[in-house]
Amino acid sequence: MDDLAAKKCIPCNAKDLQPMTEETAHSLISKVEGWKLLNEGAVLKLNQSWKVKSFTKGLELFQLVAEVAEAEGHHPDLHLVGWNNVTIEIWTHAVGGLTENDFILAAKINGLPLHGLLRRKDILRH
Ligand SMILES: C[C@H](O)[C@H](O)[C@H]1CNC2=NC(N)=NC(=O)C2=N1
Repeated sequence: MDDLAAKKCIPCNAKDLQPMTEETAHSLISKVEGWKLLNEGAVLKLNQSWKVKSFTKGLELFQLVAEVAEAEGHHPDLHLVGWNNVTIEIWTHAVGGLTENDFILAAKINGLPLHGLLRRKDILRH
């Protein structure tokens, strides 16, 4: 699990794929900077929010994320709310929780050139 960004997601419909425990998720969260662990109705998810410069920049961010998601065959939940608030949630729908795929996708999103799309104040955080 060391260089998450260099790994490939495995198909989520693999028979033996199981959601990780909350304990494991807590031990891995520091490997994906900026991502938080959420527990929504007993379903663990990775979550990160950004403020973008404009609605259109939000859609550009989604496009960059979509290219990674399609390449990996692993897809996040994308939210663009109140014109410039982007939130991405990542979890493995097929298992109802987190798998290594989610951490791989989060690490790859962290490698995207998002700076030009984000509000100045937000860039300080990223
Ligand atoms: C066969 C293929 O792996 C599945 O349909 C994928 C597609 N992308 C997916 N993405 C996410 N986040 N969870 C899934 O369970 C999922 N299933």
